[in-house]
Amino acid sequence: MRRIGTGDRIRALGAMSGTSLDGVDAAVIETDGETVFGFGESAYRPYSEGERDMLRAALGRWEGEEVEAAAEVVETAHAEILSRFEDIELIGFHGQTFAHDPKGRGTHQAGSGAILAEALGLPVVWDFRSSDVRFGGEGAPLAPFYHFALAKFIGANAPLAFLNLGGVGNLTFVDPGFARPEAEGALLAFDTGPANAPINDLMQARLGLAQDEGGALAATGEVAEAVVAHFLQHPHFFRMAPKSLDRDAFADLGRAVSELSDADAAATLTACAAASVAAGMELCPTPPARLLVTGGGRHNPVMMAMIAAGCDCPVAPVEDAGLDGDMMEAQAFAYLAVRVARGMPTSAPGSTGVRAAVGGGTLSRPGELAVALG
Ligand SMILES: Nc1ncnc2c1ncn2[C@@H]1O[C@H](COP(=O)(O)OP(=O)(O)OP(=O)(O)O)[C@@H](O)[C@H]1O
Ligand SMILES: CC(=O)N[C@H]1[C@@H]2OC[C@@H](O2)[C@@H](O)[C@@H]1O[C@H](C)C(=O)O
Repeated sequence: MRRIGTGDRIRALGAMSGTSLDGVDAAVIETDGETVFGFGESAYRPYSEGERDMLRAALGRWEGEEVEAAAEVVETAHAEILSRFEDIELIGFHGQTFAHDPKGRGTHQAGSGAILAEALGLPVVWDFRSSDVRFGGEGAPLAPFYHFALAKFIGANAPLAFLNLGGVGNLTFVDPGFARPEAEGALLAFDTGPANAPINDLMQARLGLAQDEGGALAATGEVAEAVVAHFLQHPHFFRMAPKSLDRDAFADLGRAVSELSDADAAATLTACAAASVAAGMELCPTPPARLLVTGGGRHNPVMMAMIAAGCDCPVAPVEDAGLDGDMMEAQAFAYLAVRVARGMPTSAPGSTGVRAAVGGGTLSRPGELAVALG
């Protein structure tokens, strides 16, 4: 791989397999790890039902047969989708989080970047979160440095916020007036709370469906306000930012709606996701000019309307700013991979609570695994 300097347009490919367990997103961006110059092709590879069951079986586990089998599913799916791209110089591979306990056992993303480097014949940056956790950080969210670059890309001249509605929600406050993302005050980021994961789990358990398409079920239900009020008493909402969450940190929420009808349960879980965003907006150091929403939840009009009702600023999908909300996280790991290759930081006290700006990620080159095993 060539040495990367400021102004070099590297075609980097990023891949993300998120907490909602729907599939793998992959996207190309052109960047030097500082500036985003442009975007390239993208692709999506859904997990089959059988694969998803294997991933679900590994949730909350750190090791063992289930995790090993699931890691193989992750590697195979990634090798398949990533091999479709051409003229790639570097890959950023997030892997699949099964367990996240930054103040305890750590964080673990399944899937080996070394195996992928071998399979694809390309350098792969992976294990993005461990070193942040080692230095006292939450290990998540990591997209904020990319959000900072995007704020510059879209020419923002006032503080704004990005909200990702994946399985879990995360929010990044960006002040584009700063030159670098690691500058104190440039970023404040944190996980807002559960977003789509509890809704998906409900739909799966009660109706055998993967998601509440278009929020159609929630739209016909009534919100159980007492459940939402109780939900907001969770310790997460009393913690300072930065803070992060395990996918199943709110497992009780499923039980809290167990007596409700399908529609009321869907409406209530959707309202909980929106209430966590409203609580998160209160943590922004200054009111952002707008809230740009990325991730699958922006396709749910019921969730979007509830979020807009709880915010004091305009709320819009990132497409309004010319960005791609389905691929932003995959792009983020392409961006972060280039930063890792350049030895630049990928998180800072404002984004993960890490003690000082730190670069996360391991770079594996093709051939290394053969040498290690030989
Ligand atoms: N048309 C839709 N209607 C309702 N919900 C949708 C729709 N499209 C996507 N979603 C929700 O968004 C989820 C996928 O979101 P996304 O791909 O952003 O999550 P992820 O990347 O897996 O999660 P994370 O950001 O937590 O890692 C789906 O599982 C579903 O719950
Ligand atoms: C530990 C982990 O995988 N966290 C994910 C998860 O999914 C959303 C939210 O929780 C966020 O903190 C993070 O992903 C995004 C891509 C991030 O690191 O920015």
